[in-house]
Amino acid sequence: MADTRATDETSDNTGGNHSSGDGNPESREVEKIRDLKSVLVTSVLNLEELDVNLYRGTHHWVPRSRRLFGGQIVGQALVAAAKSVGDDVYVHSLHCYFVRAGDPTVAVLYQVDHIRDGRSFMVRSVRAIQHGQPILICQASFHKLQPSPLQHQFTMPMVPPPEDLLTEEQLIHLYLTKPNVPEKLRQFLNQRLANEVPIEIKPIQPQPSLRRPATEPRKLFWVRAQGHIGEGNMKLHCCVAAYISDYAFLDTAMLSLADYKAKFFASLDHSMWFHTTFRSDEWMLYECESPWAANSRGLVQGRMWRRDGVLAVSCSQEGVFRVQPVNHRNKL
Ligand SMILES: CCCCCCCC/C=C\CCCCCCCC(=O)SCCNC(=O)CCNC(=O)[C@H](O)C(C)(C)COP(=O)(O)OP(=O)(O)OC[C@H]1O[C@@H](n2cnc3c(N)ncnc32)[C@H](O)[C@@H]1OP(=O)(O)O
Repeated sequence: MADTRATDETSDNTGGNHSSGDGNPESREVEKIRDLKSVLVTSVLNLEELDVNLYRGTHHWVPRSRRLFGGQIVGQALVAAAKSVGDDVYVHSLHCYFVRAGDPTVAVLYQVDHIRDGRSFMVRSVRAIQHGQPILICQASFHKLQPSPLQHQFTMPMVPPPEDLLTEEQLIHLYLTKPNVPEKLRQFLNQRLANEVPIEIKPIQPQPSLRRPATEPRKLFWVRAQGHIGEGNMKLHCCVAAYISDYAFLDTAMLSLADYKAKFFASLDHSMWFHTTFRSDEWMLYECESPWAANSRGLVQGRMWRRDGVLAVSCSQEGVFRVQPVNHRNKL
């Protein structure tokens, strides 16, 4: 996992410095947490080597669905794949199918196959296994740095900087101080606070309510790994981004539908393209949109922007949604 790449010839078309620190001081409590090494690095993405090309991963945070978080499985699969390539190649894309629900009561094994070592590209296939059966199949491709004059990117949307916004946690605390918060909503928000997900989020347009109007299926938020990771290990930052990319992504497809809730939803696949260097423990703008949903499925596409305007990562995912109308008597 060692990688000391410090510069990237394809990246700074806006001339910025992606490691720029936060401007305004944050609260002491938050800073204390930020000083601690990210649990993603110390635990979640720290795989145990069992044999040649065989690793074991453990869980940190499990969603309420009690099926394993897809981002964790993708992140761990990428860690396993990255262990089998040298320090001179970098993951540029991965493509995964979630074929079975992950069981949170047992560990996950990761079996890496060397598909091809070419002159510039190396391809690996990883199977995540529980109870002797695959829960995820993942193909990851690695590439040597090959500078080229062919360069372009979209422009980052204009949004307020993270220093001007509250974290999801702060928003919930603020909301809970209001009088007359309906009991069901209070329970829902308290559950969100109890979440030990090692990610920080600052929504651009917060909506702390269960009852929301149908909107354009698009959302923007600043996101980063909780805790410190540090510069210098690009492979690790890509694995952390894989974890982060799945967290608040799929629900974008539900934004176009009010008065319904998903009684069952799960991601079917997940693809990522890594364009340049970035720090997953620094704020990145995650732009998520859903161009299509029908037939109990929805497609979501995402772009992660470094705060200096450089497009760092693109993602896409399809999910299955079994929806039902919300009970109007209990509606909040
Ligand atoms: C601004 C920001 C603010 C913050 C916002 C934060 C929001 C986020 C908050 C919190 C985060 C929460 C975390 C996010 C999670 C992200 C997504 C994941 O990680 S999901 C995990 C990875 N993916 C998988 O685990 C799939 C693994 N694959 C599978 O399980 C299978 O392959 C599957 C289900 C995809 C297909 O398998 P089959 O074909 O056997 O399944 P079938 O038949 O479709 O059944 C599925 C369910 O649908 C029902 N079903 C089937 N047909 C139905 C029908 N016609 N009508 C209604 N229901 C039906 C079934 O009864 C079943 O439900 P029954 O599990 O039994 O409860």
